[in-house]
Amino acid sequence: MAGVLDSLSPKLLEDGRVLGVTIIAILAITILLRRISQRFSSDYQFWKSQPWAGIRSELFSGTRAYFRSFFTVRDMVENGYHSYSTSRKAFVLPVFGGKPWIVLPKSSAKDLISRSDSELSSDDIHIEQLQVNYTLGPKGVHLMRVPLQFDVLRRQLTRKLPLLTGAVYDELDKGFKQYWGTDTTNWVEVEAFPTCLKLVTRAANRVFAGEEICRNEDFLEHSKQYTQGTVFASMALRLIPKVLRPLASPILLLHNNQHFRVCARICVPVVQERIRNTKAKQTDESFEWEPPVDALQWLVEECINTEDPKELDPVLITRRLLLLNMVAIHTTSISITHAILNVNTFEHSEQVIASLREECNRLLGENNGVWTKAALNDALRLDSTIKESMRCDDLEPFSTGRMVVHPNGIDIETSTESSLHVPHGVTLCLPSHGIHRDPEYYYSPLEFRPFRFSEPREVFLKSQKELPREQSSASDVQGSIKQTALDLKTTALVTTSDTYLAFGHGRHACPGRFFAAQEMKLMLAYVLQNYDIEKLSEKPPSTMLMGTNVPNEKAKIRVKRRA
Ligand code: HEM
Repeated sequence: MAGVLDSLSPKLLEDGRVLGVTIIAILAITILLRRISQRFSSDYQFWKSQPWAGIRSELFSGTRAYFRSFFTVRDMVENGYHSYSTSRKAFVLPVFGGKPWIVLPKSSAKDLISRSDSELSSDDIHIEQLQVNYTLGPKGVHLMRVPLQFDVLRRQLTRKLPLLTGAVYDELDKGFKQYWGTDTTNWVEVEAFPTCLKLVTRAANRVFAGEEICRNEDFLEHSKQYTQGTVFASMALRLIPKVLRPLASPILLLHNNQHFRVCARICVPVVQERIRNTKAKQTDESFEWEPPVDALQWLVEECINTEDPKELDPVLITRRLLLLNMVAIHTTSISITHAILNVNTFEHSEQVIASLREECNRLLGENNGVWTKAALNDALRLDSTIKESMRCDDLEPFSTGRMVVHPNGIDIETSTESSLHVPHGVTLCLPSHGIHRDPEYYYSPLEFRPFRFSEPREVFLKSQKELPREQSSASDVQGSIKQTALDLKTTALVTTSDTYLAFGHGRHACPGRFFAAQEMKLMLAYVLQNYDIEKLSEKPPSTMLMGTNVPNEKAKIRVKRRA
């Protein structure tokens, strides 16, 4: 066997090298041709007239900035923010794998989020970024234009969160015991990010896909691979000229289609049974079956309500379920891993952990030892710690992306006195990374201060308790108390604003954030109450993948179950 391998290896290596060089050559020529064609495009004057971030005075400066953006887009946003955003000017951001984006100043936020979908679209960005017509099968665009899977988030998931808290906790309990262990005497080494990814996939799918699917290890693994494969394939496809994409996509998606088939094998029978039972229940109320409380069930009902038989294709419904996974899992697991690492590498971690544990114990004491939605709402310190971690370690350096879809372009306000005309097809966004670390909006912005958002709320609540009764019942005092309480509520994790953009802002702000916040708070509370984590001397450096701030895959932590 070894002999056969020995004789094959040099040839394989040689073939591999030739293939590698060919791919790189095709990519380089493609990118060069694209940049030349951009020079002669009708938008050229627009791009030329704008200030650019990341450009150095060197030969082929634009092309080199485009390549550099793969690793340094975050720094480019930061530099552009200081050079232009703070003076209320827009700037151009080179973005690897596509056209550049226009980064607007914060002063444009109000105008940006108030525009209708016929002027500025967020769907078109997802369709383009994910190359959905190739990566999501023949109905990829349909899945995004008729997003039944996302409608259930807005119509059902958030409303039903109180019913789901117990199920998510139950799944986290099982998952933590499996992935972090139950050893109360010895420290056990675990990989922080991969285990959080599994935990989030499992807990979220208890709510998305139900008990049966969420515990299937094959589903957990292949749905993860499917998401990662889709992101990778879409990035590669964007680098290839449009005419060649139909030829390249079957090769690029070979593995991904296999992952999809495994997920479909697991999900399709469950979906078929759900459709059968739901229809039977709709025709005969006495049919003995209780509809499960999960997103798959709401999705099936939503598909039946369309009265379009094509929507009842179980493979299509599986695709919708996997799309939910795609938007929900990595975002949440990256954010919660950062939070766990930030708490445990923070200079004053002992005091913070003690304070968080005190909050958890107090709230559980008031709620018969069970986490409920109401108890989680009162967990101000947990909420603030996660929010602060997401401010310091923002997932992406820009946010609230919208593509100009009005055929004549739009005039967008950059300040009260000036506006910018942006042509059709250009993508706009806000520099969240710069805003999140601007001392004008956050004192000591580079410091991780876990209770930054909860301290003012706790101080206010304490002052309310101490206010003499006759004073607190006066109507003008009550009015001002109500106003202060409302103002302070806007500092909650799920509240978006033009200075807190981790979940975007406006009509298209993340509709899953209420669920994500509940899941992350439960996870952090579970870790604090059930595990000790050996303090790390410093936070392992993150990996920056095209600006996405991914926790170090290899970073290990040592954990011990609390007795
Ligand atoms: C910590 C976790 C999460 C983060 C940081 C996050 C962040 C974001 C951001 C920045 C956007 C773009 C918003 C905008 O353009 O204004 C977004 C959109 C979206 N998110 Fe999340 N998200 C998270 C979790 C989730 C979860 C758990 C779900 C589903 C249950 C979800 C579903 C969606 C959907 C469907 C959209 C598209 C909304 C639209 O275009 O109208 N997200 N998310």
